[in-house]
Amino acid sequence: MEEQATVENVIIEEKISKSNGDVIIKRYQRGKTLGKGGFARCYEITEIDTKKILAAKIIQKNTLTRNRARQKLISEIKIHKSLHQINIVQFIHVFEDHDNVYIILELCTNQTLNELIKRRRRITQLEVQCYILQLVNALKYLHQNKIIHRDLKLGNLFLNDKMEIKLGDFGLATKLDFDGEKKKTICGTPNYIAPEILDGKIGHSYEVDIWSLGVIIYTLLIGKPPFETQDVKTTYKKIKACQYTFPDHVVISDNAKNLITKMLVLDPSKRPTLDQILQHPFMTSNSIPKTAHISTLVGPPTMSWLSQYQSTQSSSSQQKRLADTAPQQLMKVISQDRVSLLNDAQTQNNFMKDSRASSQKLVDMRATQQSAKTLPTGITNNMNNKTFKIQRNEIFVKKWVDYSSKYGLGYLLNNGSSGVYFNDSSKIIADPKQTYFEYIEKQSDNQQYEVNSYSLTDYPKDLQKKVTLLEHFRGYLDTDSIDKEVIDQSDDNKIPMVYVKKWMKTKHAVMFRLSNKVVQVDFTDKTIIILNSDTKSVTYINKKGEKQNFPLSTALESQNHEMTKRLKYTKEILQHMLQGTQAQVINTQLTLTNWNQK
Ligand SMILES: Nc1ncnc2c1ncn2[C@@H]1O[C@H](COP(=O)(O)OP(=O)(O)OP(=O)(O)O)[C@@H](O)[C@H]1O
Repeated sequence: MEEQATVENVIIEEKISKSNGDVIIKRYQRGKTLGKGGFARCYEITEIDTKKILAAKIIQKNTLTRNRARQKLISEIKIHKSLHQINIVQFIHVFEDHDNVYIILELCTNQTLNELIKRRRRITQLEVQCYILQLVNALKYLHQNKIIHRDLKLGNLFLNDKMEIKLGDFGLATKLDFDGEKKKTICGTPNYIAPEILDGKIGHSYEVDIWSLGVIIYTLLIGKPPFETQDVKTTYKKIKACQYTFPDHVVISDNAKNLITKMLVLDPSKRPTLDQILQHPFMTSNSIPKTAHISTLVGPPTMSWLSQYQSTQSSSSQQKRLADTAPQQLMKVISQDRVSLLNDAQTQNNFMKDSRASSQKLVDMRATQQSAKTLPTGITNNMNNKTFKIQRNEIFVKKWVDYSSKYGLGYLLNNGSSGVYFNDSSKIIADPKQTYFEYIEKQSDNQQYEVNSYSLTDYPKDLQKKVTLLEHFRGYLDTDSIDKEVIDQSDDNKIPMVYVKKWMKTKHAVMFRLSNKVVQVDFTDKTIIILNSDTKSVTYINKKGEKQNFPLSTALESQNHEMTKRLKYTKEILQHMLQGTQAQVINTQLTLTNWNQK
């Protein structure tokens, strides 16, 4: 077995010795890197004969010099090899050569829940239920086979192309010889580790997985782990004291709180069993989809998807109450579910593939959704009270889809208008009620922009393709998230409509220049800068979705360094945008100074 390496084309060869002495060679083509762990590097590989695409975890033997590392790998292989369950990453094969050990696994194309949470920040209860149901199934199988995983965390929960959960990484797993056995090894990942493991004296068993599962549910719903602090020591102190709270600014159901509270208890014997978790109202008050929708990789689910699974049965009065309030709670949760920009080429590619597979037309979706708490200046958002009044200068981009690889940028504004910035620099913008649209195009003779209004039912034939694309984009950008009250009020902003005049993308951010003289920059780390020329102010929305306003004149001197760094970066991109033509700007991946390092 040896690797014939060239930079682009690495073939991995497995020499298989047959009992009659013949040697056959099986070849794999190494593809892109999927990720890197403490010991292993993982690649996509293609089995050349069968064209099967798989994952290969490659461990360099020279990293296994210590006996403990070798034993750990042997144990991982032994345990993982024995497992066959739909929600566990399928172990396919293992072989070695002089330099490496190769573990061939089922390929999970959609990364892990860790990356999902980085993009989405937090997810809706229905998605959590769906993931937990699958994970509990995997755990039931493990525990029935006397195996404790001991490293349950978002980063070990993979998603395959069908959005099925696949539990992976059995590096810390252990098999008990008998059910009452207690393990004493200290292992796990700081945020998810159970208190009895830290204690070390009393020993631990299956219940450590229940604790970590509680941490996972909390993290998915709230957006950060319950015991997270700046340093590991303090985190361990908090875990040992079971000291955590539910933040006020995130609305989660009483059932979710109740289940988490029952799972995160110091006494392992008091934690619910896997069956008790499945029977808890959190898991029974509504029907749960088998898998989450592919679009939820990058944005919150649509209301139409959510509504299919609203409360069905309600055996107890408590469940009945939840059934009555569930849609409202979901609404709140969704509105707080800010979606970050996708910065990871790998996911974009996967998403593209998946989108094609599920015959969705638009790819490379990137969406931002403002949370209810973070609407910029002057917008009062009150779900029960129709007091919306959006001034023209308060309009900004609420969601967007980058399909510039083919057509352009589709977007949805917070007033309900939808538009497209086409690759040929023409623009189209439709009113929220979808009755008419404006088409903005440069005249060929004098290079001036010309704005024409048409009814959506009667317009020139040569605009048909663009109008169809607009409708596709709008359909994709789930307009349900725009509050109806806002749409009703938006007639005030009728003519001329606000639209995206220019946009550009860098490694760290996407910038929009709107026709209301607003400049908006959505950073990949979920922070947003909005410059308002009318009010001469800067709105900064931090990672938590909290909004702060600054007068433009003094903003750069502000003590909020997070904001000033991004403001400087904004100024830099703005200069590029003002200098370049749109075509140049789009085609250039600007290598600007990294605002992080400034
Ligand atoms: N089956 C798979 N399909 C797709 N990607 C995978 C698969 N297995 C692992 N990866 C990717 O490879 C990375 C490293 O894998 P893994 O975490 O198993 O390695 P490790 O060295 O055991 O890591 P750790 O330090 O977390 O124990 C993962 O974070 C993930 O991005």
